[in-house]
Formats: sequence, structure tokens, C-alpha cells
Amino acid sequence: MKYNKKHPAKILLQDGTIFHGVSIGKKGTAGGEICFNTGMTGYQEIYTDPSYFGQIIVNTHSHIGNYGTLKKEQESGAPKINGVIINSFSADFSRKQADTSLQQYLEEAGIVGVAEVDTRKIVRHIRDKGAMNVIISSETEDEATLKKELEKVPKMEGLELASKVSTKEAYTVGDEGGIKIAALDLGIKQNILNSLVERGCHVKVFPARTAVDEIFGWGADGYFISNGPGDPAPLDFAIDTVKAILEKDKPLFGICLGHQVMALACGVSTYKMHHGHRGINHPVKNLETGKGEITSQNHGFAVSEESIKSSDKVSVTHMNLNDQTIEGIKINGKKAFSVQYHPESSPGPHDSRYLFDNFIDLIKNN
Ligand SMILES: NC(=O)CC[C@H](N)C(=O)O
Repeated sequence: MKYNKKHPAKILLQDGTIFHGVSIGKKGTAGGEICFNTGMTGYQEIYTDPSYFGQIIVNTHSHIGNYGTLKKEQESGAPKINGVIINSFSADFSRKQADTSLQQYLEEAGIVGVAEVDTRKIVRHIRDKGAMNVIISSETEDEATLKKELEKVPKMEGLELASKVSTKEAYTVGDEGGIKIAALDLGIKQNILNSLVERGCHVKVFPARTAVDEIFGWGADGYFISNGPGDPAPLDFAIDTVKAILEKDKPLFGICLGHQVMALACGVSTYKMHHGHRGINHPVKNLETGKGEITSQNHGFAVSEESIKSSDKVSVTHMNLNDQTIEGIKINGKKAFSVQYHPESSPGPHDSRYLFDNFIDLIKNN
């Protein structure tokens, strides 16, 4: 279980660039789309967010692991990432409440990692060249072998991953008698459920491919479409569910992947971003109130500005102040709205939690 600083590890990017580091977590080989998160805290929440399924995370904060891990800070049952790249890794932790070290946690979860990497250089590289696949290994340094493994990693564009992380069986949270929310699980984060339950909701979480009639059969007061991994475009089953909910004109709220699916259901397209938004300090403007929010974000796809301009079904409600991309929409004439960012945060600031209150108000006024 001891952290062996001496064991070398290698990183091979799709464009042939190589970085060297040392092995952390499990010894092995792992591939996925490389992406970076700029949050200074919240590594455990990031690793367990199902939206990162199939990706290799670079934590840009230089020091990771120093506060260990704590079971109750999981956003799902276990880490969902394929691997991790870190600068200065701490196998020791100083938080009294922590259950275990990050080294033990990653090892037990079977997550391969590389530390002592110049993460600033990697981030600049991705920022210049854009999102790409990567293979990381503490098993072999042989380039031909790594290249072969890298070729097996699927391209993120067009990839349907939501059904892979969705619950197999429907389940409920919150007290019976509360506001009934039917949530379509495309990779839902625990703090979304907590945010609804804290507001008096009784939530039934449905597997991604549940037939819409079965969902309607539960008789919910409001509907929710969750965050999740992969490309939203191939999610026909979820797009059809949203269309049916909109037809019945029920209160509907979507977050991140759910937001993208809602846009697609209204005929607005999505696209793969250059390298995405992942961090906990992204500024967003609420165009209806004029107020700014500092938000938690994790997405590599976005709703197309061009496509929305020619739509009479959808209006933009929130805009990113860094790059003017679309951060929130409402469906014209319906009780439906969604945001690209994460109002439940975890990790991140609480500026956007009002959106859960807005959803509850929408249901109460219905
Ligand atoms: N957090 C999410 O729901 C991410 C949505 C989608 N997988 C994206 O990368 O854009």
C-alpha cells in the first residue's frame, strides 16, 4: 500500500507528445480523453462525478491529496474517471475526519495515475491544440505498445456513455408526501439529489432508457434531466423522453448533459468545444436578472449559438462571461429551463443554488 515514488510512469498524447512522471494509484495502463479541471479543492467530488466517465483528469492545482478522502464526499459510489494526472501528489493527509489517503483510495478503486508532471505545460498544450485522447501507463514505457493502446481509446465525439453510468434499477430518495420529482439518470450527481431533498422533494430516479410511459405512470409533479458523460447527440432515448415531457407541458429542469438534451429535443444542435470548461470559478451572467454568478462547470460539449439564433422554441437565459457561450436556456411557452453549469456545485460556489428554488416555485405555481 506504500506510495512508491520511484516507479516511473509515462503519458502519451494523441498528437505524439510525451510527458514523464511517477506512478500513483494503481499500477497499470489507462486511456481516455484528457481534460483539465482548475479547481483548487474538491478532487474527490471531481473523480466521483459520473460526467467524467471515460476521461483522464489533469488537476491543475499543484498540490493534490493533502486532505485525504472522505466517504460522505462522494458524488457517486466510486471514482468514475479513467485516470488522473497530478503535479505534486501527497500520499499523506492531515484532515482528522478523512477515512483514507488518496493513494489508498485510488489504488482500491483501480484508478491509474501519474504524478510529478508539469501540469501547467500539459494544460497549455491542450489549450493550444484542443481536446484529444491520451494513454497513461506505469506498466510499460514502450512507445509502440502505448500507441497501440491509444488507438483503442474511442473518440469522445459521438460517444454514448450516459446509459453506462445510469442506475440499473429505479430508486427513491426523500420522504414520501414531498413534491414528486421524476429524475432521468444520465449520470446524476449525489448533490443534485441532496439539493432536491433538502427542498422537500421526494425523488424517483429512473434508469436512462426507461420507457416514458413508465415514468409518467409514477405521476410526478416535476421532471428532471441529469448531468452525465459523453456526447449528448446520440442520446435519442433521452431526447424522446424530453419531447414527451414538453408535449405534456410539465415543469422540467435540466443540468449540463440534461440541458444539452433539452436543446436537442427542441431542434437546437450541440457541438464539441475546443477543450471545454472544467473548474469552480467560471463567471456566468443571468440575462434575466442582470446578475453575475461564479459557477462550477464540467463540460466538453455545448449548445450551438448559431443554431439557437434561428430557433423560435428556445431563448437564452444565461451566458458565459469568458467566452460568451450559452450557459442557460428556457423553452418558450413551456415550464422548462436548463443550465449548462452545475448549480448543485460540490465542489464549487453556491451562487446558483437559487435555480433549485426556481424549479420548486415553477412546480408550486403549476
Ligand atoms: N457534466 C455534464 O453533464 C457533462 C455533459 C457532457 N458530457 C459534456 O461533456 O459536455
